[in-house]
Amino acid sequence: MIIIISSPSGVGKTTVAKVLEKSNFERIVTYTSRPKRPIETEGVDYYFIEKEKFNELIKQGFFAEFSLVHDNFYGISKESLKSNSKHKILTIDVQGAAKIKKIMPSVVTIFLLPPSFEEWMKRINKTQRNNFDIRLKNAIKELDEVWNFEYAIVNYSVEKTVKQIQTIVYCEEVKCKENIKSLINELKSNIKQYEED
Ligand SMILES: Nc1ncnc2c1ncn2[C@@H]1O[C@H](COP(=O)(O)OP(=O)(O)OP(=O)(O)O)[C@@H](O)[C@H]1O
Repeated sequence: MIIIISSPSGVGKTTVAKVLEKSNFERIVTYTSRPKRPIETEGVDYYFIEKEKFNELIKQGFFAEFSLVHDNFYGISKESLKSNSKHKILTIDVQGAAKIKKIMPSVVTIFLLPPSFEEWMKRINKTQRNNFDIRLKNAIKELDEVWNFEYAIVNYSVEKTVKQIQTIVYCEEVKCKENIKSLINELKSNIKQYEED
């Protein structure tokens, strides 16, 4: 199962995803053409690649989704969205989430909200992100997109948010979906066989 966690900047999606990674979740690492910051690690925070290489990969159809933000490319490889034994977590901006949901309707989308404006500003300030004003301006549009998500979690504490996401996954796993069809058919044919014997 792929779980998308989206939020405006500074609400806490990266922090929450890193905690989930310690249990049975694999964090999808995305690609960027922006330079690596000193605190970032290649292959953990992003795969950092040159712009030329990024263009080449676009032409090869390597990305499921990509976007150009402030002159830097960000993208998700098709390979990383393939299913394996682990649940996957993708932290992505609100617009990216909408694009992925369109091409992969089975993804589960979660929107994180801050508990209050004051608490949110404290968190943003802690990370000392650039383009603070632009991030806040974008957040107005992003907040309106919450209605297109399946779940909305107010990120009061990381521990509680992680528990809520785990609960969502448990519930999603037992939803009536395609994967029970073969079991239902098998049970029905066993009943028929039993009746005939
Ligand atoms: N529930 C929480 N309670 C208190 N602090 C939190 C909580 N969640 C995250 N934080 C803190 O808020 C700050 C921003 O978190 P984080 O970097 O995870 O946000 P983000 O949504 O990934 O932001 P961006 O989109 O800009 O990368 C960090 O300092 C983090 O430790």
